[in-house]
Amino acid sequence: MTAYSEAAALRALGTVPDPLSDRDIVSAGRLSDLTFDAGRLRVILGVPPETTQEQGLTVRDAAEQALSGLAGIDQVAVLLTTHKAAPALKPAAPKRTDRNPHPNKRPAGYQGDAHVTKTIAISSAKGGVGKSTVTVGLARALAAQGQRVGILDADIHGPSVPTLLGLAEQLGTRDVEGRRLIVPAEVDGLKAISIGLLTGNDDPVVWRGPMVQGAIARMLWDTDWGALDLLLIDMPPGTGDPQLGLAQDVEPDGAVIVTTPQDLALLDARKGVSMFEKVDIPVIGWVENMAVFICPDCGSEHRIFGEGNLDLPIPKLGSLALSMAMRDARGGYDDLARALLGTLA
Ligand SMILES: Nc1ncnc2c1ncn2[C@@H]1O[C@H](COP(=O)(O)OP(=O)(O)OP(=O)(O)O)[C@@H](O)[C@H]1O
Repeated sequence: MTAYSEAAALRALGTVPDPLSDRDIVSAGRLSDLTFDAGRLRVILGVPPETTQEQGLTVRDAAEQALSGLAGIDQVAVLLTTHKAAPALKPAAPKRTDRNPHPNKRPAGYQGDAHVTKTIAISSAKGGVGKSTVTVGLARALAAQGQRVGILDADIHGPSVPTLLGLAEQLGTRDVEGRRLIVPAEVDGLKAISIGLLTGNDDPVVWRGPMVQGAIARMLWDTDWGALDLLLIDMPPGTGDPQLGLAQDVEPDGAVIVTTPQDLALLDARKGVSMFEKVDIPVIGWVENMAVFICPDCGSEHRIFGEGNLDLPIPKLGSLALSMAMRDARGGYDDLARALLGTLA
């Protein structure tokens, strides 16, 4: 079998017309990142904000089409981002490994996420801003819009995802192509796995640092996800080296930052953005959670947590109200799901 060649991939991308100029996407400087790992090719195109959704879809499809026949590639994911200007004519700088003191390498052989098209990290710098709730609400809304969705609950600080999805059973395993893989739970049309469902009731205090990082990376690779359009990873809160190392290990296609509109939360959210930027993972949007409380009695609106803004050139995917319905993550997330899909389109 002929091996993957980056030169061939660049040549193929060089045949794709740029929607906003008379050049191709490579010479127009739209190529923001090109990474190849274990048969998976991931391409990030940075397009200007004025690009229409139709132009975005056309260029993404053309890029996927151009790359699909190339040798050595099992899976192609082309992601568009409007947030970062792409460097002209050269792929992005190599990923920084110096701040990942405990790197985990994908094991050889079949990978449980081989048929996952896009992986999105849902992240918050601060705990308690509603990241897990938003992950589950968003996942349900995406599934209702026809997407095949999975959730990897990597948040060791609380059993929010199993509670929100009503999961309690320990997970089983099965052999797939000679490899023992975890079988995810299936609920509400979603596939889900939680570190809490693997560890039982063990004291989470023992799950720290490198151990957590390694366990989460293995959960991604050693779970039989099957074919998914989107896998949402509920990341552990924070912006320290464990989170950064985890992001480098799992290499999501993009990150979504969840925050409340309080000044302090926004300050931390900006740190979250810069953490992902350090390792060249595009932040595809941010979500303002608990934005407004609407009084159920009189309908008056109260911005309990203030009116702060992220003040960064990153699309705001939505503002979610503070309410019982939003807390249950069962409705009210449709616009957010549409906005996310629009950004990925
Ligand atoms: N929009 C909302 N309206 C009402 N309650 C909400 C909303 N979002 C989250 N909550 C509630 O806020 C609390 C924290 O939410 P959640 O556990 O999702 O946060 P988190 O950021 O994942 O926290 P951690 O990272 O510490 O686990 C929960 O009790 C949840 O039910």
